[in-house]
Amino acid sequence: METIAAIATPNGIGAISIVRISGDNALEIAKKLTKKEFTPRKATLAKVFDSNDELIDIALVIYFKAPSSFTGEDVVEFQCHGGVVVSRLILEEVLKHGARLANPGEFTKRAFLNGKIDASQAEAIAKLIETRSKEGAKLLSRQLEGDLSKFVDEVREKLIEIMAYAEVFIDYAEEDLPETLGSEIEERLQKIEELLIHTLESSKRREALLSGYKVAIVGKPNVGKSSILNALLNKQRAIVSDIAGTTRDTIEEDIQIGSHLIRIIDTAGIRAAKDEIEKIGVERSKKAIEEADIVVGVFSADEFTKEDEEILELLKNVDKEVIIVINKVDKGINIDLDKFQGLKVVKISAKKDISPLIDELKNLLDSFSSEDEHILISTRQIHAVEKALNAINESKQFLQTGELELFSYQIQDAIRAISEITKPFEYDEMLDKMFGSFCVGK
Ligand SMILES: Nc1nc2c(c(=O)[nH]1)N(C=O)[C@@H](CNc1ccc(C(=O)N[C@@H](CCC(=O)O)C(=O)O)cc1)CN2
Ligand SMILES: Nc1nc2c(ncn2[C@@H]2O[C@H](COP(=O)(O)OP(=O)(O)OP(=O)(O)O)[C@@H](O)[C@H]2O)c(=O)[nH]1
Ligand SMILES: [K+]
Ligand SMILES: [Mg+2]
Repeated sequence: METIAAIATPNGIGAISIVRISGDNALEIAKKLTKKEFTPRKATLAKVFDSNDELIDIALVIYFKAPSSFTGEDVVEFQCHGGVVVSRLILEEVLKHGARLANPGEFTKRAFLNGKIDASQAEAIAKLIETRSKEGAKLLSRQLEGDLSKFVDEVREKLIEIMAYAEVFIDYAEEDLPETLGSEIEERLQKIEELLIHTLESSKRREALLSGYKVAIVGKPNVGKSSILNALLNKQRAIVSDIAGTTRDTIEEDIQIGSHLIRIIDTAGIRAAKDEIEKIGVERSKKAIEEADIVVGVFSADEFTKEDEEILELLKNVDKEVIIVINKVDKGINIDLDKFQGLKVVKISAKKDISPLIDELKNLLDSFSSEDEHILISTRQIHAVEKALNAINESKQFLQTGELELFSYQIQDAIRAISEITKPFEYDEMLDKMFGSFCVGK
């Protein structure tokens, strides 16, 4: 394998930068730059020189001897002083000695090709780097540890058992087949189907765990939506005024609530719009409700009008989590709270204290992520499970007709499909797609 190199740390000012080299010449290049010998896995302080014998840096150098490294190849890391220059100078020297610049994700790709990690683990690494959600990071580190790989192995083994069991009877004449054979196999298949469907559904439900749950703040004009956004963000992000119709477009911001990442969306007040621009804003508000995972419906404690009535009706009919916020309670409550019966209601003052809203959001988000299990994190993984489910479904007809050979083929298809999660076989294209989205140096 060609020797590859890259700066593994972000391009910016920081205490330390890392230049990483992987491949057959990694050690030799390190020796040339430092005139030193290295013991595997021992951090060694070394002077690093350029080709004119001028000192570039005094760095910590670590040699990982193949196959005991991240990539499975010889790896050398130069952990040098930070900033953008030193690591670039070292990288240039490394390239002069015959290494080439690594492509995005190429280190991880090699780890995969050398059997250090499987495809699900590689995907977990990619997402782990990207995610801004602590909850998501926990889940991804479990997938990196092999959570999903284990699940795939279990399903595969169960399918293999079924196939083996069916194959015993392939050469039997139809009249000699045990009476209960079909129902026995079907029962076992059923269990696997349920398991796969459950995984699919919980993955779709919890997709937002990685990207951030969307929370839309809606209500008629002037109830204090933007004030609530600002209070949640702890800054004056949106314009607040006593003029109805102040917010004209949706405003989106990410915030952390407990260990959850949410994307909070402030919207234009919903009413019969007075002009064309406001009309567009109101349409966007309705769209925000559609796209949200949680809708925060805001009402003012001092009045409940026809417009509120309509919005409340709208909220009662949306098929997602709704939190009713009674805002401005610092002015006293002059509305009939019975109207909100059966809904989750919190009373706050955007001016004084919004903690009841934060607590309620936190509760809700906790309940979303309480299922402590693996999920599918890419469309590639989801497709694999869907393909397996299709094949299992197809197989059933052959069970009924006693065509065990055809049944067995279908189960083999299902096994192949589920195995793709960890060991894809449509190689090149898939690999390009999977690793192409990584950053350089990973
Ligand atoms: N400096 C540094 N930090 C890093 C990485 C790295 O490459 N360099 N990683 C890179 O993403 C992650 C750690 N991942 C790693 C995974 C395996 C091995 C490794 O040497 N594996 C050997 C030995 C295993 C052992 O001793 O238990 C092996 O698998 O054989 C190293 C790092 C995060 N932190
Ligand atoms: N007393 C009191 N006034 C509040 C409270 N929250 C908001 N207000 C006031 O209500 C008015 C409207 O607040 P906004 O945050 O602009 O309301 P909005 O719902 O975003 O309004 P639009 O963007 O026009 O739809 C402003 O004068 C705020 O200062 C509160 O908790 N108590
Ligand atoms: K306003
Ligand atoms: Mg507003």
